[in-house]
Amino acid sequence: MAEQKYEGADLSDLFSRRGDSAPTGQPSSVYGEEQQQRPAWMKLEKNKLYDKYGTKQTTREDTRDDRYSKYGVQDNKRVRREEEEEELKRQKIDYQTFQSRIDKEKDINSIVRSHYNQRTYQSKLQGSRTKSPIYKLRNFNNAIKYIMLGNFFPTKREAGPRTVLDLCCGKGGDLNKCEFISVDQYIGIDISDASISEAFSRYLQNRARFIPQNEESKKQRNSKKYNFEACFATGDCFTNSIPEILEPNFPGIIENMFPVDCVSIQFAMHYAFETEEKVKTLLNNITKSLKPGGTFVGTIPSSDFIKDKILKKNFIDGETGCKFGNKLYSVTFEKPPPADGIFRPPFGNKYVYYLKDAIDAIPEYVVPFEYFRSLCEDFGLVLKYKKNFIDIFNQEIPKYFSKLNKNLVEGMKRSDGKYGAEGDEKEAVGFYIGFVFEKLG
Ligand SMILES: C[S@@+](CC[C@H](N)C(=O)[O-])C[C@H]1O[C@@H](n2cnc3c(N)ncnc32)[C@H](O)[C@@H]1O
Repeated sequence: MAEQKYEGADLSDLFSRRGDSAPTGQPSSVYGEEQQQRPAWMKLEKNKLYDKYGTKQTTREDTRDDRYSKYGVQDNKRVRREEEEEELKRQKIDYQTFQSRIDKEKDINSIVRSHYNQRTYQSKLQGSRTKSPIYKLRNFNNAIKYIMLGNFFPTKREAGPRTVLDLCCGKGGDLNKCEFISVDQYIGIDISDASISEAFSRYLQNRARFIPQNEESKKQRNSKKYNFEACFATGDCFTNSIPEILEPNFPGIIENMFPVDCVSIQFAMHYAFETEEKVKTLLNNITKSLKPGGTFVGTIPSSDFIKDKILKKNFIDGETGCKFGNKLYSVTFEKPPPADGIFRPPFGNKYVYYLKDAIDAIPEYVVPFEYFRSLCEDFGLVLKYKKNFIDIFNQEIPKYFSKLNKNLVEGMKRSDGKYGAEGDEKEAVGFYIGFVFEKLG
């Protein structure tokens, strides 16, 4: 297919296997972008790569073979042996708090990759997770992700498998959640190769022996096992297109498994806000991967929370006014943030985030939510839901109490016997919001 052929043409049909119409709304950026005749994602050069996106309706039968579950299969025995050795080491120690050693002079990708690689190795040697100083906070955050995916994984509207694309999936911490919402197929991508390898071995250890073949047997899913197919790939989803990341390892995957029902990106999108190009590449990946009506579900630090801290001058470094937080977490700007709490331009507003025993002073970038929302509209994604973690928990937990794992619920018990976050933990989780966008179509 000659690329020049489509210059100046209406590209909307080429990019969509269902002929979904392009979003028509004008950009509503608070930063006053120029008027655009076409949605932003159609203007990106990289779109040409998406010509590969399939035109065939995927059916469950199409994807029955196991070729997408192959990542690292050869290494499986070695992974097991390493895990046995690590389990032995783990039994010998009580609990070691995580601290990474990284060269902070490197670019953000190298810092992030190196941090999460080290985190993956060290977490295996840390001892029982219940002894972590952020054990309750982790449970709280996991509960929020169960709620978000539980509420916003689209209900089944057509025959065929239901698929989640988990961008920046880390060590596969959301595999259980995908079983909880009964997905049929899962694709995980992360820039950290150690995390991807860990996610894959976690999947293999818990995979149901016989993955259900039809609707009838799917009703008998074994909830303690993963009854879905999964594949994992290492890649930078803020720089490369999804086909570029997946096709080399899984030829034909784009045609067979895409578009997907849900794209999930948890606790990671703030790394993309280093540059406009990264965010646009990410949004292009998301919108091109989703079915019309599909959902984009994520969790990020709240720009409203940051603004509130700035306006109230709620800093912990006195006159300098660059740092807020408490004993569990902190946010440190390189220079004093804007006094009105509005970051201009909306990209590259760096701060260093610290979370005890988890994130060791890694650079992140402010995600000005209103700007992000208007950008999403340009990419055909409309906002359905946005709430602070504390509000999500308070409003949704009654519905989820009986559905969630007992250890998870017990791991959120407060000193007053109620459930949820308190004290420093409450402020640390209140730093985040959950959001959902729906792909127009
Ligand atoms: C805080 S962890 C979250 C992991 C997982 N989503 C979860 O909720 O448990 C952030 C993850 O983003 C990944 N990440 C950061 N930048 C990335 C990029 N450009 N492409 C893919 N993954 C990236 C990191 O390697 C890390 O695993």
